[in-house]
Amino acid sequence: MSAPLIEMRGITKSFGAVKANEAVDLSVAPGEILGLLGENGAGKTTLMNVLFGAYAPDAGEILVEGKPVAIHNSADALAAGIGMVHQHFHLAPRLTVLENLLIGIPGKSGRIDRAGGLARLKEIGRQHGLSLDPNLPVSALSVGEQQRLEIIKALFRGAKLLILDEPTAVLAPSEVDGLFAALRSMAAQGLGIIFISHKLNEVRALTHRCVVLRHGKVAGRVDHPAETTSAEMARLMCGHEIVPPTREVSTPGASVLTLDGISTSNHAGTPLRDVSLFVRAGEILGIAGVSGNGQRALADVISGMLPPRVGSMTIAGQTVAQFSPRALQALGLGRIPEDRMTTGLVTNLPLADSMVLPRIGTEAFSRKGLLNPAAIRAFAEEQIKAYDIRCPGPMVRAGALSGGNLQKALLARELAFDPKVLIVSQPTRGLDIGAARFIHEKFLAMRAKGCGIIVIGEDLEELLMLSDRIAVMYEGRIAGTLDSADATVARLGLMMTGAEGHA
Ligand SMILES: Nc1ncnc2c1ncn2[C@@H]1O[C@H](COP(=O)(O)OP(=O)(O)OP(=O)(O)O)[C@@H](O)[C@H]1O
Repeated sequence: MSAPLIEMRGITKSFGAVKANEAVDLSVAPGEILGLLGENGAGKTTLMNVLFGAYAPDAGEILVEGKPVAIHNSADALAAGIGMVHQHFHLAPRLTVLENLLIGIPGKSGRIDRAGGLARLKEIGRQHGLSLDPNLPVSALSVGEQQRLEIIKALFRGAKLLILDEPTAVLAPSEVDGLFAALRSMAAQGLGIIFISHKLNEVRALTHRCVVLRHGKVAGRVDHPAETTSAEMARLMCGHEIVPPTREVSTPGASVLTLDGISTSNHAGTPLRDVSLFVRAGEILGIAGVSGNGQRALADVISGMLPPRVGSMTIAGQTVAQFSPRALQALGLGRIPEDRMTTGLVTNLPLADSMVLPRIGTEAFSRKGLLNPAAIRAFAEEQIKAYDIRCPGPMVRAGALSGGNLQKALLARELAFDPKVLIVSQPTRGLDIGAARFIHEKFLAMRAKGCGIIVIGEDLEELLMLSDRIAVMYEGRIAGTLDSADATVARLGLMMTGAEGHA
């Protein structure tokens, strides 16, 4: 049998007291798509960062096509044929697609070979269905297109193994099929692929084999993912059964948030056009829609970041006079933004400080105008325990947390203050199945306590499970609202294309 394309043997990597990887063995054969699974903080990203040269392992070795290699940085990894598409892209936004591809690749005479680059781009497009306009600046590309560019970039640099860290977390469901077709085509031509995802149905549909990590160690291997159930995989990941929550029948109270005829001026995304909606106490309103149809503007208006051009908003019966996050928070609004890295937690601060930031001047965390570090720390410790946030402690830099644990910290921060209204975007993006269930239960418990919750999301199954009603956004308007008893994935999908509208 020929040697595996890549083999990792006995990889161990610690950060202080945290053993992120412990004696991990993993291999990928040519033409194989390997799923890498594990709870948030299980060590998946760390292991891939070791393979890509971002971290030196404390122990273990890496073999490429049977030969040991030393990978000290990404240039070494690329030279060994290893390419990685990170959760956060590494592209130059002002440069064009072609320029991004050609950065750092001189042609034969040391000059940039545009013609050669164009030809290669075309060829990759033809081979794997990954086409892009070479002259568009990256800033004009959708997130899905930027991801495509990252994949093309890796292929351009001769990757034989491609690592994708949660690539579908940023894609609309319709874009996932295109990505999978490209990955299957690459594997058919002998490339190896490592695919990280928390979406177990995707893992079962795409991968040939899986390695499951738990607390940094290999907890199990799955040889035939397509023949294994998601429940079985979840059990391997978490060590126990995951049971979906049930939404109890409830009678909502008075409206806690009302938007009346709101339109916004030109905004970074699609502006709102005459949006009216309400959510009542003890009710969850889902907002469905293909990303880019005004959801960002809606979340920004409701959270006080974007004052509307016309229209009005009331929270718990009070008309909002001043649109600012602080003013709305004082009226009882909690918000969990979509982009937890830039608008969520401040990643350079200690986790504890970051978790109290929106309320830092309040009585709970300051005394006589001075911060109260003991109270801040105690609050963070309590939340770390309640939400099972895996980290070395409250004083760790927030940015050192794994993606999923960062999301849990953000949720803990907002839910701890019993908001009357909560607006959340993509609440469980990047969360493992156990953590996602936990968050769903939290939302349902908040609903039972009378909170009105707006959930903006692209995962229709999740919206159907959580919501009492679902409004669909299309081109900045509400295309229609359905009671969730009348809503199905197919019907919502149709409304999302603008094909069907309901009052
Ligand atoms: N640079 C770092 N400094 C300190 N601790 C770190 C660092 N990077 C990761 N860790 C810790 O190592 C552990 C593994 O994290 P890692 O990001 O590899 O998990 P993951 O499986 O990719 O999680 P997720 O699914 O949430 O992205 C976590 O406890 C994390 O807090």
